[in-house]
Amino acid sequence: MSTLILLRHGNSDWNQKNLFTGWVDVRLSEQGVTEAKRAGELLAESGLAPQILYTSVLTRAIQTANLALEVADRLWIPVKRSWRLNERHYGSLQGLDKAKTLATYGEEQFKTWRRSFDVPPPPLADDAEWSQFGDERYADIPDAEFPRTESLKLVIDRMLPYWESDITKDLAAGKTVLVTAHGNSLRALVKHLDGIPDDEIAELNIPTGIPLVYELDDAFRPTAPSRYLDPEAAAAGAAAVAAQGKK
Ligand SMILES: O=C(O)[C@@H](CO)OP(=O)(O)O
Repeated sequence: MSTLILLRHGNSDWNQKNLFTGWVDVRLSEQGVTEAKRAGELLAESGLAPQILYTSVLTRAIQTANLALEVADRLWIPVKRSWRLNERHYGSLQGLDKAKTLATYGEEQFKTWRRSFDVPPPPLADDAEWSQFGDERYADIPDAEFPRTESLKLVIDRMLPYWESDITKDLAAGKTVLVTAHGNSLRALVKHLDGIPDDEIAELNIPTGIPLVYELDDAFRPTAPSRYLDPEAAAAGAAAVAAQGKK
């Protein structure tokens, strides 16, 4: 048995502006900083003590983890980072306003791009304003494999090998593992852990800044339903994510 804690980064500057973000490296908003600290309080109050931290290579996830662990007095734990935990690459939607995109393309296309299982948005050109192609932190990704857009299915394809090669090794060693990542990379992981079918995953939204706890058996399967450490705030936060674009 081992404990896995999933934490979506706190509200970011671009969450606040209602822009598609993906791999664009924006920082936490003031609200996001408050949420990250609150996540640390929730961890401490519940007696959960992460022993190793995994993050994406995006600043908003790293800031969130650092703020939460500082409050929980666990800033010293070992850290591993990987682009495989990054947010979904949002292709040519990166940098676009969600409400304007909804108004331009209509609700069906908008929902398909945001939440369908396997339809990626149009790809982003390498020389486009919001492209990350050439960023030093992705030097280990061969040019031909560098994501220019991703569906949730493609996120699962690049995230699961890392889950299997690294994260499960620490769980197998009995460690309490904290994974601080993103709305869609965590949707991918929750889909895997909870066995959510492809045609039901559109309805799953993950709120910012609230720890989600799994107890896992030796095969890394949940022994009971996962739980948010603040269930009321989590329900409200998930509903707000689902409604994005409509304001
Ligand atoms: O813009 C994004 O990268 C993500 C997460 O903020 O948005 P969405 O919830 O629309 O997938």
